[in-house]
Amino acid sequence: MTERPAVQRLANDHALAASNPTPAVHLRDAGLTFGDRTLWDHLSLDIAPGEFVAVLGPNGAGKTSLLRVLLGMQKLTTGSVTVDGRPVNRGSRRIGYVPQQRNFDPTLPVRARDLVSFGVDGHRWGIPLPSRSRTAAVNRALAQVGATRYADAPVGMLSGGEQQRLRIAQALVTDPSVLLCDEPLLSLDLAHQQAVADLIDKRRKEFDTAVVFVTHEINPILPMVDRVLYLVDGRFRIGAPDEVMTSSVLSELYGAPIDVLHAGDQIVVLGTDHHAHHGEHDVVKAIP
Ligand SMILES: Nc1ncnc2c1ncn2[C@@H]1O[C@H](COP(=O)(O)OP(=O)(O)OP(=O)(O)O)[C@@H](O)[C@H]1O
Repeated sequence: MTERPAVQRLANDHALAASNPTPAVHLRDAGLTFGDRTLWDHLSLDIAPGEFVAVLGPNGAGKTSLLRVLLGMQKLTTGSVTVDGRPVNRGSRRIGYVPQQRNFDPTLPVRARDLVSFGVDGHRWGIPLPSRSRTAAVNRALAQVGATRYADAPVGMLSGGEQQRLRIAQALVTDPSVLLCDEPLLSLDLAHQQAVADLIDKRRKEFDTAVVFVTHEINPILPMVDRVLYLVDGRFRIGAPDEVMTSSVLSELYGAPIDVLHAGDQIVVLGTDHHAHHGEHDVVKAIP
């Protein structure tokens, strides 16, 4: 087969982009206020299919609230939001959600495959899938996260990393176009953090699933992040990691001096505990 000339390739790529203009997530002039506290406003953001967006910021900045808006669980105060070009609605199959990690009770009488199966229709409206399709979807999701081996084990007996794979399988079982992750690496060791992050990255590359990933720790996902949305006290910045994770941008956002160091392939953010938020000490490593 002959190689297409570059000009033709470019033209085709543009035609392809034009034929699929719908962003996976579209926020326009969005604002969220509770009482007299505005978490964020005038937030406009289009997330493309397959794009990986990390959402960072101190405790209480409104990261989880943003996910709740995308899940249809929280109404915007101002502005608009669509997912896949349609208004968000609670329980949509187009959205997969990996909640903050908590370990399951060791005595919970639920097998791994049952947990994944809850994601098929769980709280969702509509006609339930026939059982053969359900089993196939569950098996597919278990295989995608490499959890087939312990599919019939009680979830409470599995390790934190294994449980987290199952939460991802549960989120993927409806084949969503957007995957929302709320600190999915919390309390995992480095090897498991890497494995879970790689799984999510593989999914978005193979299926063009957009990823919105709330985290306090950017380093484990740095190689896969396309853009960062950094929220601080009603202010925000959106851009590539090397545009946002700089001393000047973070100092401006926090309204206080923040030093951002690049050490090898890691980002280290230094600030006071008050401003830096997640560390126990004055010097905080890798703030989000
Ligand atoms: N329904 C609500 N009514 C009133 N206040 C709320 C509501 N939901 C969230 N908040 C407040 O909004 C703020 C942001 O909460 P959110 O959970 O979005 O923060 P976050 O950035 O995810 O924080 P963390 O990093 O600690 O998880 C918090 O102060 C929270 O108490």
